Amino acid sequence: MSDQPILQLRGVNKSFGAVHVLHDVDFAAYAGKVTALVGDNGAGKSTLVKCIGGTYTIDSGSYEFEGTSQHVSDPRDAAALGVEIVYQDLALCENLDVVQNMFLGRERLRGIVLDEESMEIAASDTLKSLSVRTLKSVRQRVSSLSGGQRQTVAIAKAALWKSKVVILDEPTAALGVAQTAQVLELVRRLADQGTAVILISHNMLDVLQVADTISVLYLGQLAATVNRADVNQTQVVELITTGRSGNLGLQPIGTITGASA
Ligand SMILES: Nc1ncnc2c1ncn2[C@@H]1O[C@H](COP(=O)(O)OP(=O)(O)OP(=O)(O)O)[C@@H](O)[C@H]1O
Repeated sequence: MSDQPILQLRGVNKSFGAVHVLHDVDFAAYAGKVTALVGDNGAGKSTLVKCIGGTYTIDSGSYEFEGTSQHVSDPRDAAALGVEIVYQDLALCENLDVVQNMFLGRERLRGIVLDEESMEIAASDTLKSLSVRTLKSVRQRVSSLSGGQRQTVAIAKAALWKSKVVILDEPTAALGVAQTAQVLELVRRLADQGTAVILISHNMLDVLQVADTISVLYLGQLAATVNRADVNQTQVVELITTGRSGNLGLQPIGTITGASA
């Protein structure tokens, strides 16, 4: 695996009118790694992710993908690069089944009819490759699935489409203990397949369990990027709540520490 990030933002600023939300933010994601993006309410996580996903255009700074500078000003630009955001609402259609949801908008045709067989095989293969055992049938309607199963379908959809960077917005927020464990295992397997996973979460246990690297935003600035192995929960919470950690001996806000892949 490469030490070079697949996605690299440097010195990113974003304002809404007079409100300066992101201040010189550096952020990177690596193929095969889970990068957690954490921060208190209003720290700027959603804004940063929307800049990555093309919903917002950065005001200044650089956006590099696979080492090449990009101008991303539309979600289609990000999608063309292979960046997929799985939002909390999951954007699944209740009245369609798992296969139909995974292929929604990108259906396969055989002649002029839908190639149901090939789509079903591809969906099943993707779920198998991610060791998903929680779905009874890929022909189940989404309306009959649990929250964890729905999250699984949304993540598997990103895997099916070979997304290179998958951003997961609070994937376990609405889940119980067992389903949370299953979704975190899925997150890990997605990264193990070579995807760069960005995990937004307020749940420190989830973050510490699954992340390789943790980037902490504090009041729109990057407080630190740390390797999971170098920190404990207290230190991450301190970074989230104060923007610095005395225990880590980190420099003040804006410093990247130990962020090698
Ligand atoms: N469109 C906007 N116009 C003005 N201010 C905005 C806009 N979007 C976000 N902000 C402000 O930017 C700051 C960061 O918001 P953002 O939603 O990115 O934080 P967050 O870390 O995702 O928070 P949360 O964890 O609560 O979702 C907040 O102070 C918010 O009010």
